[in-house]
Amino acid sequence: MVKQLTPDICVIGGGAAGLTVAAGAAAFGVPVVLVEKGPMGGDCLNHGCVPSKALIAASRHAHSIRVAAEFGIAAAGPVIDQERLTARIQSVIVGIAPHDSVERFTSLGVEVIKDEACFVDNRTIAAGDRLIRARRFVIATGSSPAIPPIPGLAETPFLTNETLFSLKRLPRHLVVIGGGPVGLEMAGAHRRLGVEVTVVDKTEALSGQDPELAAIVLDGLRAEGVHLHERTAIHAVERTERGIRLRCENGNGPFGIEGSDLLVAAGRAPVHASLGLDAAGIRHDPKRIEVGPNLRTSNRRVYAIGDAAGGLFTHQASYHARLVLQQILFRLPAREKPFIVPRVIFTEPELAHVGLTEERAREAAPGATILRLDYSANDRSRTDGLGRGLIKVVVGRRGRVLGAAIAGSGAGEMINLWAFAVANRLTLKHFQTYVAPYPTLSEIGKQAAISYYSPMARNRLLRTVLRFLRHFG
Ligand SMILES: Cc1cc2nc3c(=O)[nH]c(=O)nc-3n(C[C@H](O)[C@H](O)[C@H](O)COP(=O)(O)OP(=O)(O)OC[C@H]3O[C@@H](n4cnc5c(N)ncnc54)[C@H](O)[C@@H]3O)c2cc1C
Ligand SMILES: NC(=O)c1ccc[n+]([C@@H]2O[C@H](COP(=O)([O-])OP(=O)(O)OC[C@H]3O[C@@H](n4cnc5c(N)ncnc54)[C@H](O)[C@@H]3O)[C@@H](O)[C@H]2O)c1
Repeated sequence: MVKQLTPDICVIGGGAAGLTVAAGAAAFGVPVVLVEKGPMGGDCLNHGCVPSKALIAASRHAHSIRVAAEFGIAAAGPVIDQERLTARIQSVIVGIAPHDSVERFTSLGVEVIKDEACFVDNRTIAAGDRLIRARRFVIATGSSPAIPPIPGLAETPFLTNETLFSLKRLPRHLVVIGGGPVGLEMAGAHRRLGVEVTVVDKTEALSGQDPELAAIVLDGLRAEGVHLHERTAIHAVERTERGIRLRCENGNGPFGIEGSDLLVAAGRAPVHASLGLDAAGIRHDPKRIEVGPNLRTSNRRVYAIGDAAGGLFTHQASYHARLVLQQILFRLPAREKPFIVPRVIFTEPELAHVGLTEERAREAAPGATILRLDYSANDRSRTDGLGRGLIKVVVGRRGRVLGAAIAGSGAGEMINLWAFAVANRLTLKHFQTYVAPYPTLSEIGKQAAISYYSPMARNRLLRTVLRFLRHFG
């Protein structure tokens, strides 16, 4: 028999976005139903951030052993035990899973339904044997790997982020389609585990990032032995006896790439095909569900958030969730400010960014100053033997921090301070007045502030005042 539910809020999808809405609503005692068809925690926990960062952590250990001699430590080369490596990745997921589990959400007061949701009209969804008629709906159905229409790909075995982290053997030669965050994070990590790695991208790798900083990251990956083919078309993919073969072409003509395994990391596609969006009058296209700056869809009862609405990161999914809660629970207006959302690519070196880029600043903030600080000016970078690194800070009128971008070790941690500054409209004066512990990489912020205000030391009027004050003993 069909059971009818009438909560205030119905959330579809139990990933970062949906869980944040459900937990927030339940915390205020608002009746909320969460529908999730797969494992709780979504992509980030099960196939994304968590396993990829656990793999990167393992690769960092392998790399430390390899470079130990530079620090005067003799060590034999690393031996990779793939079974234990995979088991550790899975154990990290298992360790975090209770936080996102049905049990925890039920104890918070959320009614969790483990089934697939589909709109049947503009204010009702069906999920298994339930019909849910809610005051508001939040679509948080995420994204899945986009598979490019390359001839032969569908007939060739390939990996995606959904299968890579449970591999029982280490690839001999991993060929990666896509030089974006997924492709390059995985390329760098596998290379450090001793795998031969080739990345192919039809455009520039890391396109859309600050080109100067992207070049530092790509040079770092190449220096560790990642083969990178940019502006390269893939005409066909085929299975061979020893693995896979790609038929490619770039400015120098056609060529082939052979490898043992193929990873497709060519972008994401939103998961909304079977959601019945048309029945609910929700406008959408293959790339995203259409939303306004307040994340509301063309159906005023329905919001879409996270990757389903074109989001790119877990922290952006949680940010979307907060904006939607603000509107549904408190009836307060909310608007997404994309410029306060930082982005980090966890390659080595890392690439992090928040706010205006140097390029955007030329149009959006003419007259902005670009401060540049090299890691070599930072003592901690030297003690730890970090490679190349560069930070750029975009500074507007009266020293306002409009953006920052960092390529180098620890960039992902360092960007926190700049994200705080951008979101709170701070100026470099705030960086001058606080005391930064020595020696830390984050001191670079202070160094930036000093470099911004140092021309003041040559100010003639100020110098005259100082000369005058000296007369008073
Ligand atoms: C390899 C990789 C590494 C990443 N690393 C990072 C990182 O380091 N940092 C970062 O910020 N971001 C990272 N991301 C991006 C991040 O994973 C996503 O931005 C985030 O998971 C989006 O959360 P979401 O809740 O919108 O969607 P998801 O986590 O995808 O959750 C959507 C949920 O909806 C469910 N669902 C879908 N359709 C239905 C339906 N009809 N009925 C019921 N349930 C449904 C799905 O089963 C899923 O559980 C990474 C992504 C990948 C692929
Ligand atoms: N650290 C992080 O926050 C993190 C890490 C990984 C992924 N993510 C998120 O996951 C999402 C997916 O990342 P991604 O790297 O898969 O996607 P992406 O869209 O960022 O990059 C995909 C790359 O694949 C290339 N490509 C597409 N089709 C191709 C083809 N036919 N042949 C060759 N190259 C092709 C594109 O030119 C592009 O450079 C992004 O939104 C990203 O923000 C975030």
